[in-house]
Amino acid sequence: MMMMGDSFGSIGSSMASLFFLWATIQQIFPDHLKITIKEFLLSSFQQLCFAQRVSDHFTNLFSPYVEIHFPESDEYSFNQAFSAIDTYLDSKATDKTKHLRGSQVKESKGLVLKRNEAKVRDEYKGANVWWERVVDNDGNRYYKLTFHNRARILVTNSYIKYVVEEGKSIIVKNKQTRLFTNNLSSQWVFGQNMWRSIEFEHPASFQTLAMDPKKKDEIVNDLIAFSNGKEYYKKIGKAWKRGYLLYGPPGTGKSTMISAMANLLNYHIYDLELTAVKNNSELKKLLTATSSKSIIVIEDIDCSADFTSNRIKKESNSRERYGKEDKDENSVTLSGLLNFIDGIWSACGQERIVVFTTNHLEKLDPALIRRGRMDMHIELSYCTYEAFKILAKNYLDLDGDDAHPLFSEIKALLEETKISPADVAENLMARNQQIDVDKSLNLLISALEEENQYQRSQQEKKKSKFKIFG
Ligand SMILES: Nc1ncnc2c1ncn2[C@@H]1O[C@H](COP(=O)(O)OP(=O)(O)OP(=O)(O)O)[C@@H](O)[C@H]1O
Ligand SMILES: [Mg+2]
Repeated sequence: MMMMGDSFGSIGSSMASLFFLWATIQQIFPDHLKITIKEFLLSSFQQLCFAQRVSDHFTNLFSPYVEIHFPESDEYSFNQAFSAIDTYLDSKATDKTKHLRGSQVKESKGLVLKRNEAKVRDEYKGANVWWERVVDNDGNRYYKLTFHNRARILVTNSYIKYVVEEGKSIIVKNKQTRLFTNNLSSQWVFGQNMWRSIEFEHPASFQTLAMDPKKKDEIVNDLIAFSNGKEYYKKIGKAWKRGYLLYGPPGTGKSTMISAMANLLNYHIYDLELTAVKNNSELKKLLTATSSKSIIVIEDIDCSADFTSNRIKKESNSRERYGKEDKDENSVTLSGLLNFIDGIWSACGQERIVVFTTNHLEKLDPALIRRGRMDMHIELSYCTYEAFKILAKNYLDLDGDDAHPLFSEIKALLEETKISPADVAENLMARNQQIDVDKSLNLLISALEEENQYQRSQQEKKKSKFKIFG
C-alpha cells in the first residue's frame, strides 16, 4: 500500500540526487553549458514530480486499501466518535503495543494503562484494520482507519459501530461520578452555575448494604435492567426513567442505598435541595440542566415542600385567597414536580433515575407516589437477623450462621426489638482500629436488651392508657 509519506520520501530522495548532480556539474562544466544543463535538470525535476503525482493518483485509484477519517470535531461540535475510538484503542492496545503510559482517574479505581503509540493494528472477525492518530498541518486531530477493500462491508456495517459502542461503554465505566447540589438562583449566571459538584467517592455498595438478600437482588436486577433498557423503553414508547421511593425509619440505609445505586451504575447524583428552589420555573430549569445517566434525589420529601396529603386541603384554601397562579409563582408545588416527572422528562428521553426518601410514607400525597411515577416502593426497616449477618461480615469478618456462639442470642433479641442497622453498626465498629469480636457482640447484646426493655415499658404504658380511656 503506497502511503502519502512514501511519495514525499521518494521526491525528497530525487531532489537530493539532483542537488548532488548539480554540485558536480558546477565544478566540471564551463558557465555557458551550466545554464543549459540547469534548465534541463529543472524541467526533468518538474516532470519527475508530475510523474510522481500521477503515479500516486493511480496507486490510490488501484490500491486495494480504503481509508476513513474520524475528525476530533465536526464543523463546530465535538465528534463523540473520536473520543469513543480513542478510549476503545487505549483499552485494546495494552496487550498489543510496546509503549504504554499509566494514569489513575479515580481513587477507587486502579491504575489504567494506556498506549503511547499513534498506530494500532486491530483484528475483527478475521479482518485486519489499522488505526492511526494523525495531526494535520492546522493542528486538527483525526483518526485514520485503513482496511482492505474486501472487508469494506464488515468494517462499515459492523466494526465501526462496535468500536464506538465499546468505547462509549468504557467511558461510562471509567467515568468519575460526581455529587451535585443546587445553588440558589441568585448565584446562577446566564443559565450556568445552577449546580455545584464534588467528586463522589462514597464506598457504599449493595454487597455491604444490610437488608433482606432477596429484596436486595430484586432491586439490583431492576437497576441493571433499567440501565440496559434503552431499546426496551424505545419499543414500549416510554420515557427512559425510573422512580424509586425509599421509606423507613431513620438510620435504616436509605441514603446509603442511593450511594450504592450510584456506584453500581456509575451515575452522577443530583441532590436536589427543594428548600433552595423558589418556584416551579426554577425547578424546571434545574432539572432540565441535569445530565443523562444520573440519579436525581429529593431526600425527606415530606419535609422539603408541601407534598403531604394535607396539601390538597391547603391548596384549595390558598386558591380561594390568592388564586392558583400566585401560589405557583412563589413556591414549588406538587403539580410542578409531577409535570417534570411525567411531562418534560418524556421529552428529554434520556436515562434518569429519580429517588425520593421519607421517614413518613403515610404523610405523602398519593398522587406523588402512585405507581408509574414511583415505580418501586422500597421499605428499609429495622435490623433483621439476615441484615445483622451482613453487618457482622462487614464489620467483624464473621460469615454465616455458625460464625459465633452469640449469634443465636442476638437473633432472638432482634426478633423482638426494633433497632436500626445504623445503631447495630455503631456497636460493631472497631474501637481504636482494633477489632474485638467478643466485646463488640456483647456491646450489641447490651444495647439490644436496653432497647428491648424500653420498648416493652412503652408498650405497657400504652396499654394502661387504653384501659383508662377505653
Ligand atoms: N441497611 C444498612 N446497611 C449498612 N449500613 C447501614 C444500613 N443502614 C444504616 N447503615 C449505617 O448507618 C449510617 C446511617 O445510615 P443512612 O444515612 O443510610 O440512614 P437513612 O435511612 O438515610 O437515615 P435518615 O432517615 O435519618 O436519613 C450509614 O452511614 C451506614 O453506615
Ligand atoms: Mg438519609
